[in-house]
Amino acid sequence: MNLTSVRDKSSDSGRHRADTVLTIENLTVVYEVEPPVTAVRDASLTLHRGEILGLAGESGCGKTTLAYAVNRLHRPPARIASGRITFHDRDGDDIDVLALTDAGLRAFRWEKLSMVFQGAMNALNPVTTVRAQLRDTLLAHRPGLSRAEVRERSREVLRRVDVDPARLGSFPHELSGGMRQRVMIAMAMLLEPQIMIMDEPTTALDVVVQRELLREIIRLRDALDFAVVFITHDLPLLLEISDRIAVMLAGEIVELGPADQMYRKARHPYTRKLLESFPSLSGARGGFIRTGVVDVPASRDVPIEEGA
Ligand SMILES: Nc1ncnc2c1ncn2[C@@H]1O[C@H](COP(=O)(O)OP(=O)(O)OP(=O)(O)O)[C@@H](O)[C@H]1O
Repeated sequence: MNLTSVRDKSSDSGRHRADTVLTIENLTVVYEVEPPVTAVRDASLTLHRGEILGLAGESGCGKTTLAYAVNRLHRPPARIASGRITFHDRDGDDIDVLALTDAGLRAFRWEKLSMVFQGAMNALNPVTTVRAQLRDTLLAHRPGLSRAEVRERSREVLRRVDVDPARLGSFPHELSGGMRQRVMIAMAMLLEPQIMIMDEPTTALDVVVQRELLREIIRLRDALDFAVVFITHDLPLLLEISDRIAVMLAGEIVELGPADQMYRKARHPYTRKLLESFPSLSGARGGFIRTGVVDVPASRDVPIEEGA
Protein backbone atom coordinates (compact mmCIF):
# COMPACT_ATOMS: atom_id res chain seq x y z
CA MET A 1 0.00 0.00 0.00
CA ASN A 2 1.24 3.44 -0.83
CA LEU A 3 1.89 5.13 2.49
CA THR A 4 2.19 8.61 1.11
CA SER A 5 -0.07 10.74 3.22
CA VAL A 6 -3.24 12.08 1.72
CA ARG A 7 -2.59 15.24 3.68
CA ASP A 8 -0.81 18.04 1.96
CA LYS A 9 1.61 19.30 4.57
CA SER A 10 1.37 22.82 3.26
CA SER A 11 -2.38 22.91 3.73
CA ASP A 12 -3.94 24.52 6.75
CA SER A 13 -4.84 21.14 8.08
CA GLY A 14 -4.62 22.07 11.70
CA ARG A 15 -7.30 24.68 11.67
CA HIS A 16 -9.51 24.49 14.68
CA ARG A 17 -12.02 27.22 14.36
CA ALA A 18 -14.05 28.55 17.16
CA ASP A 19 -17.06 29.20 14.92
CA THR A 20 -19.59 26.46 14.66
CA VAL A 21 -21.61 25.56 11.59
CA LEU A 22 -23.79 22.83 13.10
CA THR A 23 -24.90 21.93 16.59
CA ILE A 24 -26.56 18.61 17.40
CA GLU A 25 -28.04 18.41 20.87
CA ASN A 26 -29.27 15.28 22.59
CA LEU A 27 -30.46 13.67 19.38
CA THR A 28 -32.31 10.37 19.71
CA VAL A 29 -33.52 8.43 16.66
CA VAL A 30 -35.69 5.35 17.08
CA TYR A 31 -36.75 2.75 14.50
CA GLU A 32 -40.34 2.03 15.43
CA VAL A 33 -40.17 -1.68 14.81
CA GLU A 34 -41.03 -4.44 17.25
CA PRO A 35 -39.15 -4.17 19.54
CA PRO A 36 -38.08 -0.56 18.83
CA VAL A 37 -34.41 0.04 18.01
CA THR A 38 -32.79 3.18 19.42
CA ALA A 39 -30.20 3.67 16.68
CA VAL A 40 -28.96 7.07 17.92
CA ARG A 41 -29.11 7.81 21.63
CA ASP A 42 -28.77 11.27 23.13
CA ALA A 43 -26.05 12.28 20.67
CA SER A 44 -24.53 15.74 20.93
CA LEU A 45 -21.79 17.27 18.84
CA THR A 46 -20.70 20.50 17.25
CA LEU A 47 -19.20 20.83 13.80
CA HIS A 48 -16.72 23.64 13.30
CA ARG A 49 -16.75 25.70 10.13
CA GLY A 50 -14.28 24.24 7.64
CA GLU A 51 -13.20 21.21 9.68
CA ILE A 52 -13.15 17.56 8.71
CA LEU A 53 -14.95 15.62 11.42
CA GLY A 54 -14.58 11.86 11.23
CA LEU A 55 -17.46 9.74 12.47
CA ALA A 56 -16.21 6.28 13.32
CA GLY A 57 -17.71 3.12 14.72
CA GLU A 58 -18.42 -0.41 13.67
CA SER A 59 -21.27 -1.45 11.41
CA GLY A 60 -24.68 -0.90 12.98
CA CYS A 61 -23.59 1.68 15.55
CA GLY A 62 -25.84 4.35 14.05
CA LYS A 63 -23.55 6.46 11.87
CA THR A 64 -25.80 6.45 8.80
CA THR A 65 -28.93 6.98 10.87
CA LEU A 66 -27.33 10.05 12.45
CA ALA A 67 -26.28 11.42 9.05
CA TYR A 68 -29.74 10.90 7.56
CA ALA A 69 -31.40 12.59 10.53
CA VAL A 70 -29.15 15.65 10.16
CA ASN A 71 -30.28 15.92 6.54
CA ARG A 72 -33.89 15.04 7.51
CA LEU A 73 -33.67 12.15 5.04
CA HIS A 74 -34.82 9.56 7.57
CA ARG A 75 -38.00 7.75 6.66
CA PRO A 76 -40.44 5.67 8.74
CA PRO A 77 -39.98 3.50 10.68
CA ALA A 78 -37.19 5.90 11.71
CA ARG A 79 -38.40 8.72 13.95
CA ILE A 80 -36.52 11.52 15.64
CA ALA A 81 -37.69 11.02 19.20
CA SER A 82 -35.94 14.03 20.71
CA GLY A 83 -33.17 16.54 20.31
CA ARG A 84 -32.26 19.66 18.38
CA ILE A 85 -30.26 20.25 15.22
CA THR A 86 -29.22 23.82 14.51
CA PHE A 87 -27.46 25.02 11.37
CA HIS A 88 -25.53 28.24 11.89
CA ASP A 89 -25.60 29.99 8.53
CA ARG A 90 -22.62 31.98 7.32
CA ASP A 91 -24.82 35.08 7.19
CA GLY A 92 -25.56 34.81 10.91
CA ASP A 93 -28.99 33.14 10.83
CA ASP A 94 -29.66 30.02 12.87
CA ILE A 95 -31.80 27.39 11.14
CA ASP A 96 -33.77 24.93 13.26
CA VAL A 97 -33.37 21.90 10.97
CA LEU A 98 -36.03 19.80 12.65
CA ALA A 99 -38.61 22.58 12.24
CA LEU A 100 -38.05 23.09 8.49
CA THR A 101 -41.11 22.76 6.26
CA ASP A 102 -40.89 20.70 3.06
CA ALA A 103 -40.15 23.83 1.04
CA GLY A 104 -37.62 24.92 3.61
CA LEU A 105 -35.95 21.52 3.45
CA ARG A 106 -35.74 21.59 -0.33
CA ALA A 107 -33.97 24.94 -0.11
CA PHE A 108 -31.70 23.72 2.71
CA ARG A 109 -30.46 20.52 1.10
CA TRP A 110 -27.63 20.90 -1.43
CA GLU A 111 -27.57 24.65 -0.83
CA LYS A 112 -26.49 24.63 2.83
CA LEU A 113 -25.74 20.98 3.45
CA SER A 114 -25.16 18.22 0.95
CA MET A 115 -24.63 14.52 1.25
CA VAL A 116 -22.55 12.00 -0.67
CA PHE A 117 -24.17 8.68 0.01
CA GLN A 118 -22.82 5.29 0.81
CA GLY A 119 -22.55 3.52 -2.55
CA ALA A 120 -22.87 6.85 -4.33
CA MET A 121 -22.05 5.07 -7.55
CA ASN A 122 -25.66 4.03 -7.66
CA ALA A 123 -27.02 7.38 -6.53
CA LEU A 124 -26.67 8.92 -9.97
CA ASN A 125 -29.61 8.59 -12.29
CA PRO A 126 -28.55 5.89 -14.79
CA VAL A 127 -30.64 7.20 -17.68
CA THR A 128 -29.59 10.84 -17.47
CA THR A 129 -26.35 12.46 -18.57
CA VAL A 130 -24.04 14.14 -16.11
CA ARG A 131 -24.96 17.44 -17.77
CA ALA A 132 -28.68 16.98 -17.12
CA GLN A 133 -28.16 15.93 -13.49
CA LEU A 134 -26.01 18.95 -12.73
CA ARG A 135 -28.40 21.26 -14.61
CA ASP A 136 -31.51 19.95 -12.82
CA THR A 137 -29.95 20.43 -9.38
CA LEU A 138 -28.68 23.89 -10.27
CA LEU A 139 -31.95 25.11 -11.76
CA ALA A 140 -34.03 23.71 -8.89
CA HIS A 141 -32.17 26.10 -6.59
CA ARG A 142 -31.23 28.92 -8.96
CA PRO A 143 -34.08 29.05 -11.49
CA GLY A 144 -32.88 32.41 -12.79
CA LEU A 145 -29.58 31.11 -14.16
CA SER A 146 -29.06 31.44 -17.89
CA ARG A 147 -28.11 28.45 -20.03
CA ALA A 148 -24.61 29.83 -20.38
CA GLU A 149 -24.28 30.20 -16.60
CA VAL A 150 -25.51 26.65 -16.02
CA ARG A 151 -23.03 25.37 -18.58
CA GLU A 152 -20.16 27.32 -17.09
CA ARG A 153 -20.92 26.27 -13.51
CA SER A 154 -21.26 22.61 -14.52
CA ARG A 155 -17.92 22.68 -16.31
CA GLU A 156 -16.33 24.44 -13.37
CA VAL A 157 -17.42 21.87 -10.74
CA LEU A 158 -16.25 19.00 -12.90
CA ARG A 159 -12.88 20.66 -13.33
CA ARG A 160 -12.73 21.13 -9.55
CA VAL A 161 -12.97 17.38 -9.01
CA ASP A 162 -10.56 16.70 -11.85
CA VAL A 163 -13.08 15.34 -14.33
CA ASP A 164 -12.78 16.50 -17.93
CA PRO A 165 -15.84 18.67 -18.77
CA ALA A 166 -16.08 16.62 -21.96
CA ARG A 167 -17.70 14.06 -19.66
CA LEU A 168 -20.80 16.24 -19.31
CA GLY A 169 -22.40 14.25 -22.12
CA SER A 170 -21.66 10.88 -20.49
CA PHE A 171 -24.12 8.58 -18.78
CA PRO A 172 -23.06 7.19 -15.39
CA HIS A 173 -22.37 3.70 -16.79
CA GLU A 174 -19.83 5.21 -19.16
CA LEU A 175 -17.72 6.42 -16.24
CA SER A 176 -15.30 4.49 -14.03
CA GLY A 177 -16.22 3.98 -10.37
CA GLY A 178 -13.78 6.66 -9.24
CA MET A 179 -15.09 9.10 -11.83
CA ARG A 180 -18.73 8.52 -10.81
CA GLN A 181 -17.74 9.21 -7.25
CA ARG A 182 -16.05 12.44 -8.34
CA VAL A 183 -19.21 13.42 -10.21
CA MET A 184 -21.21 12.81 -7.03
CA ILE A 185 -18.82 15.05 -5.12
CA ALA A 186 -19.17 17.66 -7.88
CA MET A 187 -22.97 17.49 -7.42
CA ALA A 188 -22.55 17.85 -3.68
CA MET A 189 -20.44 20.99 -4.05
CA LEU A 190 -22.47 22.48 -6.89
CA LEU A 191 -24.24 25.05 -4.73
CA GLU A 192 -21.27 25.66 -2.44
CA PRO A 193 -22.81 24.22 0.72
CA GLN A 194 -21.25 24.92 4.08
CA ILE A 195 -21.39 21.25 5.11
CA MET A 196 -20.82 18.06 3.14
CA ILE A 197 -21.71 14.76 4.79
CA MET A 198 -19.89 11.86 3.20
CA ASP A 199 -21.03 8.37 4.12
CA GLU A 200 -18.32 5.85 3.18
CA PRO A 201 -17.68 7.75 -0.07
CA THR A 202 -14.56 5.84 -1.00
CA THR A 203 -15.15 2.38 0.42
CA ALA A 204 -16.01 0.71 -2.87
CA LEU A 205 -12.94 2.06 -4.61
CA ASP A 206 -9.50 0.54 -4.89
CA VAL A 207 -6.83 1.96 -2.63
CA VAL A 208 -5.09 4.16 -5.18
CA VAL A 209 -8.33 5.79 -6.37
CA GLN A 210 -9.47 6.09 -2.76
CA ARG A 211 -6.36 8.03 -1.77
CA GLU A 212 -6.62 10.28 -4.83
CA LEU A 213 -10.18 11.12 -3.87
CA LEU A 214 -9.29 11.77 -0.26
CA ARG A 215 -6.56 14.17 -1.36
CA GLU A 216 -9.13 15.83 -3.58
CA ILE A 217 -11.62 16.22 -0.75
CA ILE A 218 -9.00 17.78 1.52
CA ARG A 219 -7.85 20.10 -1.27
CA LEU A 220 -11.43 21.19 -1.97
CA ARG A 221 -12.10 21.74 1.70
CA ASP A 222 -8.97 23.89 1.92
CA ALA A 223 -10.02 25.91 -1.13
CA LEU A 224 -13.75 26.27 -0.45
CA ASP A 225 -13.86 26.05 3.33
CA PHE A 226 -16.83 23.75 3.78
CA ALA A 227 -17.04 21.44 6.79
CA VAL A 228 -16.99 17.70 6.16
CA VAL A 229 -18.54 14.94 8.22
CA PHE A 230 -16.71 11.86 6.96
CA ILE A 231 -18.31 8.59 7.98
CA THR A 232 -16.45 5.31 7.90
CA HIS A 233 -15.60 2.31 10.03
CA ASP A 234 -11.98 2.77 8.90
CA LEU A 235 -10.47 4.53 11.90
CA PRO A 236 -6.89 4.63 10.55
CA LEU A 237 -8.15 6.47 7.50
CA LEU A 238 -9.98 8.95 9.73
CA LEU A 239 -6.87 9.49 11.83
CA GLU A 240 -5.13 10.57 8.67
CA ILE A 241 -7.68 12.96 7.23
CA SER A 242 -9.73 14.30 10.14
CA ASP A 243 -9.29 17.32 12.34
CA ARG A 244 -11.48 15.72 15.00
CA ILE A 245 -13.04 12.31 15.38
CA ALA A 246 -16.28 11.23 17.02
CA VAL A 247 -16.56 7.57 17.96
CA MET A 248 -19.99 5.94 18.12
CA LEU A 249 -20.87 2.82 20.00
CA ALA A 250 -24.37 1.36 20.04
CA GLY A 251 -25.98 4.68 19.10
CA GLU A 252 -23.99 6.85 21.49
CA ILE A 253 -21.08 9.16 20.83
CA VAL A 254 -18.65 7.83 23.40
CA GLU A 255 -15.62 9.94 22.54
CA LEU A 256 -14.97 13.13 20.60
CA GLY A 257 -11.66 14.89 20.23
CA PRO A 258 -8.81 16.02 18.00
CA ALA A 259 -7.59 13.19 15.80
CA ASP A 260 -4.01 13.29 17.01
CA GLN A 261 -5.04 13.10 20.65
CA MET A 262 -7.40 10.28 19.89
CA TYR A 263 -4.48 8.41 18.40
CA ARG A 264 -2.06 9.19 21.22
CA LYS A 265 -4.36 8.75 24.18
CA ALA A 266 -7.80 7.49 23.40
CA ARG A 267 -9.77 7.54 26.62
CA HIS A 268 -12.73 5.33 25.99
CA PRO A 269 -11.96 1.60 26.16
CA TYR A 270 -13.99 1.08 22.99
CA THR A 271 -11.86 3.60 21.06
CA ARG A 272 -8.72 1.83 22.24
CA LYS A 273 -10.24 -1.45 21.16
CA LEU A 274 -11.05 0.01 17.74
CA LEU A 275 -7.49 1.26 17.39
CA GLU A 276 -6.04 -2.07 18.44
CA SER A 277 -8.23 -3.89 15.97
CA PHE A 278 -6.18 -2.33 13.18
CA PRO A 279 -2.80 -4.05 13.59
CA SER A 280 -1.17 -1.71 11.09
CA LEU A 281 -1.65 1.13 13.55
CA SER A 282 0.85 -0.25 15.99
CA GLY A 283 3.37 -0.85 13.23
CA ALA A 284 4.99 1.32 10.62
CA ARG A 285 1.79 2.81 9.32
CA GLY A 286 0.73 3.97 12.74
CA GLY A 287 3.98 5.80 13.29
CA PHE A 288 3.69 7.21 9.85
CA ILE A 289 0.16 8.45 10.06
CA ARG A 290 0.66 10.87 12.87
CA THR A 291 4.39 11.56 12.58
CA GLY A 292 5.55 14.42 10.45
CA VAL A 293 2.36 14.37 8.44
CA VAL A 294 0.20 16.67 10.44
CA ASP A 295 1.92 19.60 12.05
CA VAL A 296 -0.32 20.08 15.01
CA PRO A 297 -0.41 23.68 16.17
CA ALA A 298 -0.78 24.36 19.86
CA SER A 299 -4.32 25.63 19.34
CA ARG A 300 -5.47 22.08 18.66
CA ASP A 301 -4.01 20.83 21.88
CA VAL A 302 -7.26 20.98 23.77
CA PRO A 303 -8.61 18.34 26.09
CA ILE A 304 -10.62 15.54 24.58
CA GLU A 305 -14.30 16.25 24.97
CA GLU A 306 -15.60 13.07 26.43
CA GLY A 307 -19.03 11.93 25.45
CA ALA A 308 -19.24 15.04 23.26
N1 LIG B 1 -35.17 0.32 8.69
C1 LIG B 1 -34.71 -0.14 9.86
N2 LIG B 1 -35.51 -0.78 10.71
C2 LIG B 1 -35.06 -1.22 11.90
N3 LIG B 1 -33.81 -1.06 12.34
C3 LIG B 1 -32.95 -0.43 11.53
C4 LIG B 1 -33.35 0.06 10.26
N4 LIG B 1 -32.26 0.67 9.67
C5 LIG B 1 -31.25 0.53 10.55
N5 LIG B 1 -31.65 -0.10 11.67
C6 LIG B 1 -30.83 -0.42 12.86
O1 LIG B 1 -30.32 0.79 13.39
C7 LIG B 1 -28.99 0.58 13.88
C8 LIG B 1 -28.05 1.59 13.25
O2 LIG B 1 -27.94 1.35 11.85
P1 LIG B 1 -27.07 2.30 10.90
O3 LIG B 1 -27.26 1.83 9.50
O4 LIG B 1 -27.37 3.71 11.20
O5 LIG B 1 -25.59 1.95 11.38
P2 LIG B 1 -24.19 2.28 10.69
O6 LIG B 1 -23.24 2.53 11.79
O7 LIG B 1 -24.35 3.33 9.67
O8 LIG B 1 -23.84 0.89 9.98
P3 LIG B 1 -23.11 0.64 8.59
O9 LIG B 1 -21.68 1.10 8.77
O10 LIG B 1 -23.22 -0.85 8.42
O11 LIG B 1 -23.85 1.41 7.56
C9 LIG B 1 -28.64 -0.87 13.60
O12 LIG B 1 -28.89 -1.61 14.75
C10 LIG B 1 -29.61 -1.24 12.50
O13 LIG B 1 -29.90 -2.61 12.55
